[in-house]
Amino acid sequence: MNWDDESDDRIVAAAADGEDTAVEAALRPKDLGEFVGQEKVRQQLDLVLKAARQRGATADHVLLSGAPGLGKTTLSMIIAAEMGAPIRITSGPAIQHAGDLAAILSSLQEGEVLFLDEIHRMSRPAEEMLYMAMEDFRVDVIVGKGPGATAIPLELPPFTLVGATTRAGLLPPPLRDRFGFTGHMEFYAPAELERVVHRSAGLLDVEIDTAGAAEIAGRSRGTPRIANRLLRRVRDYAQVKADGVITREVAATALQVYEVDARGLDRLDRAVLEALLKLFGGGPVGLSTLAVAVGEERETVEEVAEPFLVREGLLARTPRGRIATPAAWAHLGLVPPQQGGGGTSGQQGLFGA
Ligand SMILES: Nc1ncnc2c1ncn2[C@@H]1O[C@H](COP(=O)(O)OP(=O)(O)OP(=O)(O)O)[C@@H](O)[C@H]1O
Repeated sequence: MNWDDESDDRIVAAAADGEDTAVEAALRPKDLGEFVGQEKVRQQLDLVLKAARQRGATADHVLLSGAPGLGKTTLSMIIAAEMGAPIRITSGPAIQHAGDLAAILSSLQEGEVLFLDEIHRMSRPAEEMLYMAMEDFRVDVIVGKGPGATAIPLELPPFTLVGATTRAGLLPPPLRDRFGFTGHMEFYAPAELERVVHRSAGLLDVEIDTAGAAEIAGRSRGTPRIANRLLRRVRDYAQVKADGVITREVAATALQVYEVDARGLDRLDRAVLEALLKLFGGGPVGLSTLAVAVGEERETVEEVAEPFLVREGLLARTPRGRIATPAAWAHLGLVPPQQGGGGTSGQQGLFGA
């Protein structure tokens, strides 16, 4: 299986796949009240937007940073809705020339929200044009080439730029400084994801009990997009194999079918952990050796599997190589060699609690 494009294959991928895109529109919270969690960002944004509304002004530019699937697009739509403004959605990779950006900026209406996803992936010239547009609501359109080229200034209506990035650290400081408000989106707590699951189940018209929602939430890697995707797969299972109602047992059995374990690890994550524990006694082992052992590319192990394993405190990256933590041994039901001698005994169900 090719894991390189995360979104293609993994049920626990944080990036959107084709089916997500279609369903997500229906599941998006429409206002700040419906938006679950992210209390700090929500409160701060609420103030920014209320104040702008009271002044009858366009809201300040907003930068949202955080991992994929945490609700940056959703929040940008909510900002537009709260301001009663239309929204235009585009992304950094789609703006490769300054002219692309000039065309978008010059067609904005007054007060419009421009959502620029993956803003860190814009081209340099476009980025420089954006500086002036954000600060002075003006761009210089260059006409002609070489010594005869002239800059024609173009006034823009006031607008709100909402930039989204997974890598705030990659933004050049002049761009970062031009945002009036920066909100950092955190991974969601299980109780918050439970609320997301309940809300989505209601919208999808699926019956689910509290324990069923908790089971899905616990396997969703802190990410609402994954919670919604797992819910849809569990709904399929409940419909085909059970009476349509999602209970803890139905959710756990369904997700076992999809190889998502109690902590949200999938087959690749577990293969990496198992190799680290069973073949290398918990490490330290070099990344390349570990990748060969699981039959994957180095980059796949490093970029696709490891970030979540590190975040979960199951694996650590050290200068001497990768090492497993005591929690990794416990999660796979294995005994560390120093304590138990065998290292691979006592394996229990990987899908257990
Ligand atoms: N706080 C939330 N409450 C309820 N649902 C949410 C919340 N955040 C996100 N979702 C749901 O998760 C899905 C993904 O959210 P969204 O597209 O906004 O994420 P994103 O951060 O923009 O992802 P990407 O960076 O990949 O574009 C949507 O279906 C949305 O409804």
